[in-house]
Amino acid sequence: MTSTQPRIILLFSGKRKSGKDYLTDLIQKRLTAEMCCILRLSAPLKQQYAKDHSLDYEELLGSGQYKESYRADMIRWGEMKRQQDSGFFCRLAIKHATQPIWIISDCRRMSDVQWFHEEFSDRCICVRVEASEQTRSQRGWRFTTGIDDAESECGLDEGVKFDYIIRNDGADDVLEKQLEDLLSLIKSREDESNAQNNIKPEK
Ligand SMILES: Nc1ncnc2c1ncn2[C@@H]1O[C@H](COP(=O)(O)OP(=O)(O)O)[C@@H](O)[C@H]1O
Ligand SMILES: C[C@@](O)(CCOP(=O)(O)OP(=O)(O)O)CC(=O)O
Repeated sequence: MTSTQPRIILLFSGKRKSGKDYLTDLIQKRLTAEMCCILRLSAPLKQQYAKDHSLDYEELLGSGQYKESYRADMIRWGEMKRQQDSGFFCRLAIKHATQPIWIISDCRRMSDVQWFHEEFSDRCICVRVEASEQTRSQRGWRFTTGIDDAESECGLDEGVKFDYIIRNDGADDVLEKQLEDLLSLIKSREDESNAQNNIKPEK
């Protein structure tokens, strides 16, 4: 298991090309890599899938057509693994995490969210990234039957109480205000956690 327990876990979700990677990179920079790590549930999935199928793992981590051409079969394989063990990819993703703040950048299923809430009940912040279909299309998204109408993209459309929703349609000033609000929420949750554990807040 992990060598340290996290103080805060940000559970990010959002549709393809909504900006999950873009925003989590921005947030990690604000929090610094010393304090915050980005963990992807899809990373261990892609690593094993690439090994099993003699594919390029780095290309699967990318954002090009290579990944898209294997997405459907990766989804199929990933869901089979989750049916056997819903926490399989969650445990692998956090295995080497040491920073106090974790960003899980790609939650897709209720089982992902439920696993983290069960393991780290009082430390999770659920964040939804939203962008219009027009914006997503401008970023290269095209609706794909069997992908965009399936659990991988729709599994968290209902039934989740998000702590924060980021509208990411491109207006930098609107985004900046939302990032500041989210960082304030993170700080307040940390202070609450510290108070509960009698830890003096950092200056
Ligand atoms: N607010 C933004 N401003 C500029 N480019 C953005 C913004 N949000 C997303 N992008 C760009 O849109 C594309 C998709 O974003 P990405 O974070 O990869 O989406 P996701 O991880 O949700 O599929 C990337 O090229 C990214 O750099
Ligand atoms: C099989 C996947 O894990 C592939 C996810 O790949 P990315 O996380 O790269 O996807 P986006 O960034 O949203 O485009 C999806 C799943 O249902 O597990």
